Amino acid sequence: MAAASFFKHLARPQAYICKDCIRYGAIARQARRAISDGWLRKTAEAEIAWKEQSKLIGAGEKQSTLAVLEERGFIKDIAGGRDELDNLMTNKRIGAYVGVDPTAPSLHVGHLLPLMALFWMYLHGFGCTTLLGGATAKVGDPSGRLSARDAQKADSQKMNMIAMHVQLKKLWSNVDALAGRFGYQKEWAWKRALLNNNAWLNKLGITEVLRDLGPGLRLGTMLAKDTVKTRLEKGDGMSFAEFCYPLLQSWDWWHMYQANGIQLQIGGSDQYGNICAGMDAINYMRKTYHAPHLREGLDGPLMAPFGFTTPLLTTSSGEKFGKSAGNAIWLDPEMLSSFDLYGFFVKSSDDDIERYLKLFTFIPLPQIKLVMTHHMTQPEQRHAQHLVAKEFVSLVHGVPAAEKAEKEHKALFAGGSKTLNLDALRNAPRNPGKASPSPQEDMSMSLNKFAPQVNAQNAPQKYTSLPKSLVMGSAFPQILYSAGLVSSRSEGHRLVSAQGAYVAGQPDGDSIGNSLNWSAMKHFETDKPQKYILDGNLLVVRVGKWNIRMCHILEDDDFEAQGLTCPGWEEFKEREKAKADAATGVGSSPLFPM
Ligand SMILES: Nc1ncnc2c1ncn2[C@@H]1O[C@H](COP(=O)(O)OP(=O)(O)OP(=O)(O)O)[C@@H](O)[C@H]1O
Ligand SMILES: N[C@@H](Cc1ccc(O)cc1)C(=O)O
Repeated sequence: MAAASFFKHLARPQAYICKDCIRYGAIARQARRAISDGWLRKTAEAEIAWKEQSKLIGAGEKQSTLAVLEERGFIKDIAGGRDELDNLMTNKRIGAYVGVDPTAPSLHVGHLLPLMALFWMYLHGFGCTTLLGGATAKVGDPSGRLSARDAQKADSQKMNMIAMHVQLKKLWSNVDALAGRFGYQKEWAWKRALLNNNAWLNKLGITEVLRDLGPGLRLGTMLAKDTVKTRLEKGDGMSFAEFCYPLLQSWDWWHMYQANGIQLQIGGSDQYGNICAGMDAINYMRKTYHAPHLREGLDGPLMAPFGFTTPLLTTSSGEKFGKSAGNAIWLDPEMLSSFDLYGFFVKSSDDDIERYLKLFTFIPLPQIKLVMTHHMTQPEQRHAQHLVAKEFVSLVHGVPAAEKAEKEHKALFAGGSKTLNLDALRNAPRNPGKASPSPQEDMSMSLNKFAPQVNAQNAPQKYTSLPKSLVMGSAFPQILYSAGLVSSRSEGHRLVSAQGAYVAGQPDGDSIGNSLNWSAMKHFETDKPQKYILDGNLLVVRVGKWNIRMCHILEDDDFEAQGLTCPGWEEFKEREKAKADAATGVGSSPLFPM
């Protein structure tokens, strides 16, 4: 919400606060944020700094942020006009967002294109939001697809959402660290958020959408969209739910436009249709929304929504890298090791590498030019490829993982790319549970081999199964031990006492429906693990910042029938048996010595 209307809300007596104001956050923010003099001063200073910067841009003394993005190759198409967007971004610190549907357990390299554009905007002072489509994932975006997505079970939807939530958080924290190395030091005015559209779409009534947006949606326009036409003509038809997907995405944007001042949506080029649908929806709502006080001030040109798309990252044959094509290069180190992720970039061709340096690193352009000049003197050394690989792995897995992967890869090619070091190759780490490939296999590794290898024997560490009786009859230290997060129950005990372990959700409430909240584990009787079980069969626990376990709870018989076990399970059964025996007197009666 624009600053002017925000302050107007502060002055308005409580009796006049309407439902929409509450929903769009003005009041919630008012209650949460004590507006101190310091905050007002910093806001005013940030505003002045922005004005100074726009003067420099206007005078041609500084590059505009849109020009920076263009120069690095992030812009494919702009919706709303290039010069108009440039003008808006120069004169106003607008909010921008990228949405991702958690329809897989991990982000992949393709996602990084729109996300890197967003990261650059963040480093240039814009308010940046990553949106997890917890609600939209339940419908599935039909864009660019000839067939409907397979329905996902509720528990895997939830696990994907949690995994991506943690991944995005970590990515953002790595952005701060990496960008700092290139001189971008976090400033007060830089704002970022991670939202989940479950928070508003799950509460949205169909009558509200039909009343507010329905009259502005023209069937002719919706039916003429490429995705719809292609599906009807060449695909397997389209369900009403999929047909309505752009409507949900549009509502997201309208919601965040109102509540968070988001005027720009960024997506891969397959999102162009959805972005345009969202712009049409916002423009319609700006004129017609039924609550006039919320419409106030939305009509000027500096309030218009815009969008841009990034180019698609494709294979050499032009196929999009993504989940649906089955060729995703996963960012989760449990699905693709740092070594293999590094390897993906080391294998990229000289034709692509300069583009990748611009798209996937924060290295300034003049430095990239120098790197390329040096690279071309000895292209067989793959100098530029190693640099992209290292920067990319640092961004998604962290600097130590990248340094390790670099060392391992360089060891493989000691003395130049033609002399493959077979000993090093034999010892190089692979994905957990995967057999090491032969050197020939490794050198010709096809991209499909990067697809996730998630199965019972080779389940990523982040996921584990626990027997129901253990979960129902244990305290947190035991759960931490059985989930493999600590090496003993006493270590678990110490960690819980020190408030260093967390459980997702709130007692007796499925609070991760809307976003992922963590509660510090406690020893109290009233705060038992059982109270945090989600959807009847999922317990999510965390130690430290990023070490999480999603524990799938199985009936004891199923757990054992699948040949599973976990730390402490045998002892737990013995303890339970001893307790039962003691209760029935077996083994403790002097009359029946055992
Ligand atoms: N290969 C890619 N190149 C550029 N952008 C991509 C690529 N893959 C996904 N994106 C973008 O990332 C965002 C989130 O994409 P989404 O969650 O649909 O993933 P996806 O892998 O494209 O899924 P699917 O293949 O199942 O459609 C979108 O803006 C999308 O355009
Ligand atoms: N539809 C996007 C994801 C998305 C979801 C919700 C949004 O508001 C925006 C984007 C995709 O599948 O790639």
